[in-house]
Amino acid sequence: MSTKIAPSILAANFSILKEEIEDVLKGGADYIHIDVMDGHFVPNITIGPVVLSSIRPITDKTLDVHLMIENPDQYIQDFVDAGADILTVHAEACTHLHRTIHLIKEAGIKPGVVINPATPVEMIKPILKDVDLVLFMTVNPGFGGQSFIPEVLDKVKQAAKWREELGLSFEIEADGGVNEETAKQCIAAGVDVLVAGSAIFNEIDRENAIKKIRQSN
Ligand SMILES: O=C(CO)[C@@H](O)[C@H](O)COP(=O)(O)O
Repeated sequence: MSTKIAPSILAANFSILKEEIEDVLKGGADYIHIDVMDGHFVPNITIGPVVLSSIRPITDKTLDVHLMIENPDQYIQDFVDAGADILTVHAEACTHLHRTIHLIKEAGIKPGVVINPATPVEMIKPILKDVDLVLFMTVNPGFGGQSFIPEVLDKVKQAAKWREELGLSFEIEADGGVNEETAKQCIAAGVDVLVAGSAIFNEIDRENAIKKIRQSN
């Protein structure tokens, strides 16, 4: 199956956000990746459910919402009501990860778990059977335009191995510093969904940028 591409709107021009999203959809985006930051869990503040609800009518494609926030349980219903299809929470931000993942499931959408580059993959092994997506941060979360951290690929390989051994079907996603070159390494390690911000939105021809990342294996 071909690798999915999820443009991260963090790198889009927010003054013309609808046009930016339509442009990457026309260019072949599979998911739209939406970064929610609270200025506490990460040192940056971005968007919340209000903006998500104005993105929802633009497309039926998957809205992949990455919560980089403290106390995610408190906001799950808001993001579900606003139209998220996948809601991904940080293992590092959840005191009771199992409860949070099941709250998302019970709210009727797909739960995902994400870990930072320095977090051991063993931390999420017990929750793998409950999630639809495992997101590996290949930069420290908070900002676009950072350099890819290649050591994360060993964790991707381990998760792909566990998926096979345990007969599970979650998708493996990588996010941060993804470009034509690093996409190749991600795909070889077992990544199914590549999140890319600058490598897509900083290009004039988004269709070509998406094609180059997707076909980099
Ligand atoms: O979640 C994040 C950053 O915290 C990412 O989604 C970035 O938005 C990816 O940007 P690039 O590294 O592709 O520019």
